[in-house]
Amino acid sequence: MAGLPDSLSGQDVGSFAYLTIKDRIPQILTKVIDTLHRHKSEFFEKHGEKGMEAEKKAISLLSKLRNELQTDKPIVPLVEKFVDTDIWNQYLEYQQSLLNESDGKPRWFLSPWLFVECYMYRRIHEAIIQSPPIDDFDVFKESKDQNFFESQQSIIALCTYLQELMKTIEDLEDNQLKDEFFKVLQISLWGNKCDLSLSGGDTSSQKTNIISSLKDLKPFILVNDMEHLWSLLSNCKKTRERASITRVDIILDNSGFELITDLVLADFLLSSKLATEIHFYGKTIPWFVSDTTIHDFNWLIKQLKHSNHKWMSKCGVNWENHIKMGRWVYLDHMFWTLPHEFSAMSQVAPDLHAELQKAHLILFKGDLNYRKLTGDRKWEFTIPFHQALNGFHPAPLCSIRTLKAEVQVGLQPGQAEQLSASDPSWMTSGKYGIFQFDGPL
Ligand SMILES: O=P(O)(O)OC[C@H]1O[C@](O)(CO)[C@@H](O)[C@@H]1O
Ligand SMILES: [Mn+2]
Repeated sequence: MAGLPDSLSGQDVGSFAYLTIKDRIPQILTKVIDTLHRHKSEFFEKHGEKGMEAEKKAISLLSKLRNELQTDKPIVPLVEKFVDTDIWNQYLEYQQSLLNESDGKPRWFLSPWLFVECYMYRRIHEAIIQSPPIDDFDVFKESKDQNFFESQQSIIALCTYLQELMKTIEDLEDNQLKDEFFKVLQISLWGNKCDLSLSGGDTSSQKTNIISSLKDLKPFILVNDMEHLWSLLSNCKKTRERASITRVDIILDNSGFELITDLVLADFLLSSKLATEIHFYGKTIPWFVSDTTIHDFNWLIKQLKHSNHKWMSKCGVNWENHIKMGRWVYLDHMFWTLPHEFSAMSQVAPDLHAELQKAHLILFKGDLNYRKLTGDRKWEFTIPFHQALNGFHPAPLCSIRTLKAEVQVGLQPGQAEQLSASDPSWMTSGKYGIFQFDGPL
């Protein structure tokens, strides 16, 4: 669309996008290949010779993909029929149409970073679904689970904290409730530090007690619209009729520790009566290494439920109950694993857009969601968030994200310049975070 800034892209040599395509993505592909190798005997035990052949096939497809990427070959259409194949290929054509030079073809280092990075994960999925009988293998499952196990101590601390809080939550004064709300929000924010794609798929678990760090981390919150979230939800609570609902939708990001922090937030929203219903959205296919699928979601709740730790298992039991009673609803939609920015949602996935419109508040977790909210463009730092959303306003919304990509809007004049001078990697280290709200106040 005319008038929008350029997309972040690997064309900008030395940029984070460039370095991601050059180094981080091939590293992730190599890890995926290695994971398949390591599961060879498991495939054999499960499927016999057919499993071994499938492993070979998937590896050869992935090696080809890595070669295409490293030699900056044109982006080729998807070939395997799947629910989203046509939409992906149409989007590829659209990208082609934007390059109006005569022989211009979308390529890894030329095209928008958001597009090629999403495409890479979609091609990994294609390699797997082209290799039955191992076509339901999640190449990232192992590292997601590892993140969960390595974060045990922090998870125990969070579950204990939540269960202690539950005991008194009904008696809290408004200002105390607000303090607790701000705490669980910040827990969910810093939970986003732990994704696995930023570390090239290496472990990135939470080993310290996040609750005791909140105060020290506060100065790293660059945009802090928590007050707006409180006004909105406490207002809903006050004005809500007996039988009516307040629905908060959470667009999930990473599994493992981050998912725990999101579920703690979701449980708090119900217990505090700030919300009566939570809808979670996850990914339909393995995505950006650590993103949550329905299998991860169910697996994690089961792990908690069967834990030996009293408060961990209490959380697991309660959360399973929320799901059974329909207070928590898990949904997925293929749109979340398409390359489109969210401003295209009403066109590309009108059903999802209509669904989100029913929420009182939508929380978008994580960096990738922020990139899709803002179109992953070279916006000026002081441009209002509302403007960068480019018409995407299904309901009041808030991005809860640590910065891991070179896009940030809605800052104060001079704020970005100051940060660049004091900490050159402020946009990509995951050290800084935002609560950025858009909606009527
Ligand atoms: O899990 P999150 O917070 O969406 O982060 C994923 C981020 O990590 C990266 O994959 C690093 O390349 C970014 O591209 C992406 O925005
Ligand atoms: Mn993620």
